[in-house]
Amino acid sequence: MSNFNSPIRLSSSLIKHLKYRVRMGCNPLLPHSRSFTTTEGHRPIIVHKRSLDILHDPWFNKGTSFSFTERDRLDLRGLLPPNVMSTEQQIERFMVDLKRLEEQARDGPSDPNALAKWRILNRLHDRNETMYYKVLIANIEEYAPIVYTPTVGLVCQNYSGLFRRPRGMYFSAEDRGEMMSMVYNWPADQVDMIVVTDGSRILGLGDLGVQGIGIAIGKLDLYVAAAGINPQRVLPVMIDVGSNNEKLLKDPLYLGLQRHRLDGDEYLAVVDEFMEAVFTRWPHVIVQFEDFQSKWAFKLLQRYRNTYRMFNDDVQGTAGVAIAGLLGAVRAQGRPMIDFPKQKIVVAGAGSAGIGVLNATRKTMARMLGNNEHAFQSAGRQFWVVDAKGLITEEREDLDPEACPFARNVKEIHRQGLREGASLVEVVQQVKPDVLLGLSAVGGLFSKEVLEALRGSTSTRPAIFAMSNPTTNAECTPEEAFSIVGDNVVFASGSPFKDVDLGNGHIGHCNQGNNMYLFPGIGLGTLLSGARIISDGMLQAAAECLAAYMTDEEVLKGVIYPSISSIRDITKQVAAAVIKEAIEEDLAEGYREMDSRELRKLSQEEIKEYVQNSMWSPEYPTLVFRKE
Ligand SMILES: NC(=O)C1=CN([C@@H]2O[C@H](COP(=O)(O)OP(=O)(O)OC[C@H]3O[C@@H](n4cnc5c(N)ncnc54)[C@H](O)[C@@H]3O)[C@@H](O)[C@H]2O)C=CC1
Ligand SMILES: CC(=O)C(=O)O
Ligand SMILES: [Mg+2]
Repeated sequence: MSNFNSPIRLSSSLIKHLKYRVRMGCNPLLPHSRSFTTTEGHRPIIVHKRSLDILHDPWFNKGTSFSFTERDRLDLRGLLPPNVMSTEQQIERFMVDLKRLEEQARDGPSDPNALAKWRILNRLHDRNETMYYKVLIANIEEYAPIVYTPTVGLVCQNYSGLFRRPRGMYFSAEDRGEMMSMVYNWPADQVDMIVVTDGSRILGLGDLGVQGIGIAIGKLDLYVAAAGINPQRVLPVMIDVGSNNEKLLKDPLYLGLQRHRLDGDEYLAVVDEFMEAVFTRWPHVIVQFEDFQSKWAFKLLQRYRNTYRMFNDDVQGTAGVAIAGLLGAVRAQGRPMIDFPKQKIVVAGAGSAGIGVLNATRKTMARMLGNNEHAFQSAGRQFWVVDAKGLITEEREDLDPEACPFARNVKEIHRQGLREGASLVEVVQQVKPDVLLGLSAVGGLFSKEVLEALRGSTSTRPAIFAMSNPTTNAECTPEEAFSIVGDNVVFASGSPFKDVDLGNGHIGHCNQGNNMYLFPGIGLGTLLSGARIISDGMLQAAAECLAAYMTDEEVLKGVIYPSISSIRDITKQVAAAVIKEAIEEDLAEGYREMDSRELRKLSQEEIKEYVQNSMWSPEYPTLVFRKE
């Protein structure tokens, strides 16, 4: 029997817990109460399941954070350990586990524990989406390199072994004729964003077949973390038409179709059927094409872009990010923006990403020069394109039609001391470019000789964009760039590297030039404007917004892209710019209560507010059970 007069003995763990609650601003003597308010965004959600079904549902699961009353209401009592945790405690426990792996190795991209961290994060993603995104958003700088490049590349390479719970949908060549019904197997009635790949060119790692689903999952993680797209409304998709990767075809553990890729009309028929199916079920969905080999990337983009709400991230997202960086490089030289069309740019790589960058950059230069045919022709002469066979000229046989507009005139090139197929070193030596940009997927392509040649650049501050992913495919490292070309160089890479200590208190800044700064905002802006299609103007507005995000002071220090820690803010700004352009081009049909007429009434600031208020944040809503 307890005696009311005897002193209460508190265990040390209880004292610790009460102190913790005081620190967190809670009354230590009141039963556990979470700090969620029932605001507009956090109304109770009616659920039609109980018990284990709730715990196994990552959209509703709160794990140890279910309160006692909620446990009773949802038949959870006894199914969880008795200690009710706050979200903060949950995160703390999770982080301790995650950090334990970091004690030995903390060197980012080469982190030997990266895969183990991905596994832990992935398990959290499976059991509690809210907590997963809370962890990711709060620690985006640290964990974007795990859920995205570079580790996502390693994940895709090992996906058959890593696969546990399915995530996303798989449409295969065997599903022809079935897709229109299959699409209804997905549980969500609303899907806002699909990222689809056919696995044919995953980062710079080549054909990874069905294992490429990892890249769609990683990109959608950024859609949720950066753009605040509701995770219940994203759908990663793999279109499995086979693989031409012989190793995978022989691997007994491979999860995909073990046959060579479909090609030609058969291939197109599969992708056509997929597009028709998803747009029939979700007419307002946006489809991002990701990591399709160049051969199909351009064709599919042309085929669908005027009919469906879609874009190709590698062609169009990368182009915008490159333009923002190139404009930043001009500012970093202390020159006015109008000097951009005078920049001499050598591009290594003429695939989907390289050609996307070349086309968009040329158009941007031409606009600055008067936007006429003469301006367009003149802008074209600012580029020297080198692919696996060397410098591309009009003499090249079997030239890919996409690269044709950038083939140099032979006479002109001879005058520059160059020829068809000249090596990258020769081109850099002769052209003395302002910018050297790599989208070749060849690690180390910017060798010592190439970088030494760049020392002869006529620019006061040459720029190097080693944009290939993942880390091992980067054309050079920032250490190589700063040590060989000079402390003054502007450097960007596709995957993250650490800044370089140049001595004497000076830092060589390593920018991350990655389409992650644009695709979330392009998707969110398209969604909230209800734009019918994604126009060049909307993409251009996104690029200009990113370019303008950096201050003169930052740019002069060589910082041409924002830090990933501000990705949610930059995404908001990009989305607002995309919406504004969609309204101006009369493409915006509105979204939910915000119809096209209401949209047109919004000021610039109100558009930003609309974006901000529409972004999902990871907070637990109150759950209430009701029978279906
Ligand atoms: N940082 C970013 O945001 C992005 C980076 N990328 C990266 O760009 C790379 C290329 O992607 P895609 O264009 O789709 O690939 P792709 O395979 O279509 O094109 C690669 C191009 O590089 C050329 N190439 C190969 N060896 C070369 C050499 N020794 N010298 C010069 N050029 C050479 C090929 O001839 C081809 O034109 C990948 O590593 C990818 O991860 C792609 C999209 C966005
Ligand atoms: C970043 C990206 O989209 C790529 O490397 O393919
Ligand atoms: Mg990509």
